[in-house]
Amino acid sequence: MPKRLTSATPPFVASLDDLAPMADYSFMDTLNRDPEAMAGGIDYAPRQVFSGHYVPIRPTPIEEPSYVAHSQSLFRELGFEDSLAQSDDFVRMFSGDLSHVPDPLRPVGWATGYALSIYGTEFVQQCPFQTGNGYGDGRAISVLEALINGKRWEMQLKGGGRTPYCRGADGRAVLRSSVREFLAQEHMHALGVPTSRSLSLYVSKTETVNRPWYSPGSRSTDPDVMVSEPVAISTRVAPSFIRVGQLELFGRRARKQENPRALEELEKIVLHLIHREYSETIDPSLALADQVVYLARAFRSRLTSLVANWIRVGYCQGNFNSDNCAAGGFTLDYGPFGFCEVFDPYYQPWTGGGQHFSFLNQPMAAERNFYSFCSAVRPLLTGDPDALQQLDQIQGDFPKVMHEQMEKMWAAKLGLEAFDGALFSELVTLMTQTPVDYILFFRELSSVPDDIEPLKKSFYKSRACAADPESFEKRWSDWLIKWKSHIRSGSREALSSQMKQANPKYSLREWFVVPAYQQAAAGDYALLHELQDVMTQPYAEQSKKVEEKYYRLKPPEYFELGGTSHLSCSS
Ligand SMILES: Nc1ncnc2c1ncn2[C@@H]1O[C@H](COP(=O)(O)OP(=O)(O)OP(=O)(O)O)[C@@H](O)[C@H]1O
Ligand SMILES: [Mg+2]
Repeated sequence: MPKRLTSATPPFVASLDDLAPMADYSFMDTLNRDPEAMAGGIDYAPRQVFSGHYVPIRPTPIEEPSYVAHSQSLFRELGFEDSLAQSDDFVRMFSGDLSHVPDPLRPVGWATGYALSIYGTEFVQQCPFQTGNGYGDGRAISVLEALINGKRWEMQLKGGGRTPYCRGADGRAVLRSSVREFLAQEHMHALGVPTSRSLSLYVSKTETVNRPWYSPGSRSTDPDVMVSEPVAISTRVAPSFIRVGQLELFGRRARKQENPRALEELEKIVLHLIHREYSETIDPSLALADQVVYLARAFRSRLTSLVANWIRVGYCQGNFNSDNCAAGGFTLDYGPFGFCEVFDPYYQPWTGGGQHFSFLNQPMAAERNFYSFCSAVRPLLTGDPDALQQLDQIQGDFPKVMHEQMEKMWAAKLGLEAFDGALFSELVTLMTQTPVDYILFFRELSSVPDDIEPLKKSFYKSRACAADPESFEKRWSDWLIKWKSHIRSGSREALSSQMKQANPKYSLREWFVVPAYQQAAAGDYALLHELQDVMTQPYAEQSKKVEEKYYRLKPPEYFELGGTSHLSCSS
């Protein structure tokens, strides 16, 4: 590492040392394996990992890495100079080559196993062994933990090559999906929604992999061609990457008493989670059962608030499985995602996702993930009926808390004194029938217009509307009058400015991102950097030029377009 990195910040804390208290890893699959290769992190073969919290793994560097982007705002927070992102040692490390990192960094990273529940149903068959023991970070490898300005950050490469959990896949991520994830994470952060962050993005100048994708102009649901794409490594950063699915892996093992240390491993991962994500709210000197109860309450609060925020900004996590649900209560895995344009309660960008993970069903999906979380930690409360009862209560109250968060969020979006069910359901009907652009509509409403003229900027053309425009206009005008009788008192300016803080002007629409990653694949990053700039100030008015380019309805040619309107393969 260059001196600047260490001199600008407090010293790095090496990863594996710091993780050691969590548990020592142990394998029960040592038969026919080379222990040195395993300990050195160079045993990449897909295999069952029966116990332990992580496996050491050395990333596989991408060939001839080249700088694409870094997050200036995260660099500032970390105390890194911008120039570091293009310096040799940094590029080398964050494109997967750990061979030259100085002390106290380690040349070996780690990958973790996790379990999967889909909408609350436990799965084990998704791994090649049909046991769930071969499932986990197939292409995500953490490379360090750092304590910087009093905050702890874990840095994780995505696309850094195979791990024992790769299930026979290549461990790579392509530039396309990496650009999407890189931009979306920082956009989300700027929207004020908790998320993993983007540190850096490097692409290989020579290495490519094949992925199924859509041919130009394809309207097909599934990809119809195989394309060769450049590989990339993006690095994401968060206090931890513990997923509900990860807790489940140990919860299931403890429940089934799969090995003598199963309960102890569950306890350690839960304490590790508390330490990484909830240390400000949970006192570590409390009894374990009390800590678990506090954790459940705190996670419920974060998860319900997170999902309400997703809906506020139009975000849909199209595959909200327990393994894509961060136990720290932030957004994770920007593959199957999309930002809602034409308002549709069932909006779902990912063709594999189904209605259960669609836009306005996300509170239900969160509830299922929360139940999976509760069943994972429950073995720790065995023998403590009081704590178990509290956990049941916390679980049982999830829908109520979620509902309150949603009403609070809708009231803020609409600038209301208090949520009004009738006004809201009339609006949902109107928004669906017109139809409207979700982002444009709420932003235009935020100017507190005298009549519906400004709102029309958000209306898409529809047959129903064209057939009887007067009736639509009247219904909208009547609704607007009713809305005005419910809005917060005070000046129009004050209300407008409050509403604009709840309703972003700029949203990362897929048809902005597509040309950015296409140009990036040809070595031109100008559009990507422009998008990065615009989308990290989503509430600001920005210039006329930016407004004309990015504050717009989705053009008709992008509807139903494969890879733009919907996508099936996120990798
Ligand atoms: N190319 C690949 N090589 C190896 N494993 C992969 C690859 N693509 C996906 N996986 C693994 O398949 C599982 C499901 O993939 P999914 O698209 O949810 O994850 P992801 O986008 O890679 O990961 P994350 O949830 O870490 O952001 C994950 O465990 C992931 O690590
Ligand atoms: Mg995932």
